[in-house]
Amino acid sequence: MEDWLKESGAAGLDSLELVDFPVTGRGARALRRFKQGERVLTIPGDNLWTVEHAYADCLLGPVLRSTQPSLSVEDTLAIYLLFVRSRESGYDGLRSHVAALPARYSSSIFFAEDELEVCAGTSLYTITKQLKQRIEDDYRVLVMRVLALHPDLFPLDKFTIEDYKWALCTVWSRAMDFVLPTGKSLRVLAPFADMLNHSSEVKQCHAYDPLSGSVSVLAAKDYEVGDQIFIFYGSIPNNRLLRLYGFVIPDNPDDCYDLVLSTHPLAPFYEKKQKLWESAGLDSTSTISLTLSDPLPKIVLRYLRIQRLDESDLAAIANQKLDTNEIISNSREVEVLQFLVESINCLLDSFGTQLEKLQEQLADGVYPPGGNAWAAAQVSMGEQRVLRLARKAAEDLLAAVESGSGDESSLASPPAKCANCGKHSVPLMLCGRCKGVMYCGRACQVAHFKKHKAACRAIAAKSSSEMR
Ligand SMILES: C[S@@+](CC[C@H](N)C(=O)[O-])C[C@H]1O[C@@H](n2cnc3c(N)ncnc32)[C@H](O)[C@@H]1O
Repeated sequence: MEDWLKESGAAGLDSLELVDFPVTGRGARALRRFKQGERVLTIPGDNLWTVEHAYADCLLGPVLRSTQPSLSVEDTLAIYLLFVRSRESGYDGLRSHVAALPARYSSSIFFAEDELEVCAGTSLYTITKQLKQRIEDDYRVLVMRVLALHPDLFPLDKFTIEDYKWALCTVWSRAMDFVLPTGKSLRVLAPFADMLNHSSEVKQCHAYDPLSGSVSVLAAKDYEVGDQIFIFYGSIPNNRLLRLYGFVIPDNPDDCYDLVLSTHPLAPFYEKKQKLWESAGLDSTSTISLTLSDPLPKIVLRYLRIQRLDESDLAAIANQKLDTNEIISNSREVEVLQFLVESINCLLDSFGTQLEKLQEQLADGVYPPGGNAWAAAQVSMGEQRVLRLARKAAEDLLAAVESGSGDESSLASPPAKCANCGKHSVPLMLCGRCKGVMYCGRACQVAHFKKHKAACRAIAAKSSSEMR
């Protein structure tokens, strides 16, 4: 691969060597000192894998052009990789790159059931399951739309679903994304530059030159002889790192929980609310990233406020008398926040193994460090940490709304409707313990208990500590 790259005019290869490093695996070692900002490596445009190159190929190009609608960028690059890998002659340069690629990957899509179970409850767990299914579906469609139509170019024994997964993982873990001055985005696989490992201690130091079409890596810091040269893949949480790159960073500061908020289309005033969600940049099903630095983004509350609007609120909004960026009313905000705390409690309860237990298991060496189950445990701990912070933020807001009204009766004046069935024009009784919600009868109180119990405990504890 290096000879092919040098012959095409690649610069910098003589100052680097590929070696195996602990933790990161194979990477590039500096054979000389580099000053911060100095160019480390340039890979010419002719050596890159891009959609444009795939379309320019004299055999693959006509097939891609005749496939309508066209394949996604990811599928085009995956098919291009498999196509080159399947050729017995020609494509020597690209084939030398393919030969240097890992034979297998450790993305969560390859985890055994028991390894994935370690992170049950995480968004990674759900997404990985969905993704496995989606890949199978996409593969079936790809066979029907492209592969089976050209058996001479795509022998199916070299384009199996396992090959397709390998090619997808190659793209996910090695392709670089750039935004061109035109605003268009470009996905590039750059041989040798794709051998550089990630460090969050450096910042973006790989660049695409739209004039020459080449990819360069600059030194993000000073390097001594023997140092590993790193690039920055981005601020990526462990749940994404494990799915796309097959590794995690313990105590990753970019960890997040992808909160999915959704509303049934038969819910009251759904269409009006849908418009309000859209004007807030949301949808009736919205996924919002909760992060360690912003565990409860304002947009979560906005979504929930819209979800709870009643007819008169909607009329007030139409007359611009209400704004869902703001608290609609103290009692409604209490309702929103109680629901949020209860929902986060349910999410936390759904984790297969709780944070403290995972910490204990890791300390006891239950999961061999660096293995799949260990990585899954890191993801679970990261997501639980974020969710706990989100719950704390919601509880703090709840306390502030309850006390901020300046009216001690606000707690004793919960929304005058049944917390379970929503009935309001009937006699209601207060929850005897927290006095924070009302029920139309014993049956509704019992039915609602599981949902309400955590918030009930929190409100009751708070009220009793306030009374002391
Ligand atoms: C672009 S490739 C880098 C070269 C790769 N190590 C190789 O042997 O081909 C990305 C892959 O390198 C590994 N990797 C990169 N940075 C890492 C890090 N900080 N910790 C652990 N593994 C890392 C992961 O397997 C990832 O999918």
